[in-house]
Amino acid sequence: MTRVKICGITREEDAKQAVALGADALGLVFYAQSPRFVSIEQAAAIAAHIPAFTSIVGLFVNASAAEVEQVLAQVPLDILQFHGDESADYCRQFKRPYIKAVRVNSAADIVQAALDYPDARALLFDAHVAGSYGGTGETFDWRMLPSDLKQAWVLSGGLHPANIADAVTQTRALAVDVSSGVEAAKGIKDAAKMREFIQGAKRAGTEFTQ
Ligand SMILES: O=C(O)c1ccccc1NCC(=O)[C@H](O)[C@H](O)COP(=O)(O)O
Repeated sequence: MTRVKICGITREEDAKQAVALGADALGLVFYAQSPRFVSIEQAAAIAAHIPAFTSIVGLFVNASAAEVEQVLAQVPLDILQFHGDESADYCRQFKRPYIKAVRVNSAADIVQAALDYPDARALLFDAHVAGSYGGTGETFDWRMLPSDLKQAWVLSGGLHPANIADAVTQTRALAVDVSSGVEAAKGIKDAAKMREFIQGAKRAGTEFTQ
């Protein structure tokens, strides 16, 4: 079954709704320039509503190690997700499972990322948009994804209820991540879009998983 992460949660009600609709993971953005930024206090309040067995993922962009540690001390993150220019040594210093986001321009970016981040829990493939680190609502050419990648990976970038079934069927993604495509406005999730997205991903995933 394809796993779904709903990213850019900023409100407790959206977190509860996403969990009720079957999201497997929720993402909290600790990047001050993002319209989906949450403070440590907001994040802790949201996390208090997320039950066991739903993963809480913290997103960072070129944050200092001290900033990440400060969040870790106050928010029960299960996984760290790095969206900037972080090295593997930087990512692994926290001794937590981590996901490295890769902004894909070419198939070579994917091969290189697999070499650079062999211990990442997963690589997250996102669209490359100049001047932006993520949450763009843009897709990339899924044909660049190799069929034989050994490392776990997550499909991301411009996914939404109308393209998620095609995306999962074409790429055979075992995990998908969405932010803009299930929003009513930046940082505000739309329950109907989340429902359609999660159902679409999971239904399409059952075609090739048991
Ligand atoms: O969401 C943001 O504003 C953001 C800003 C900077 C780095 C990452 C950010 N979000 C990362 C995500 O996990 C998004 O889900 C992913 O990039 C896909 O976004 P979208 O194309 O909007 O679904």
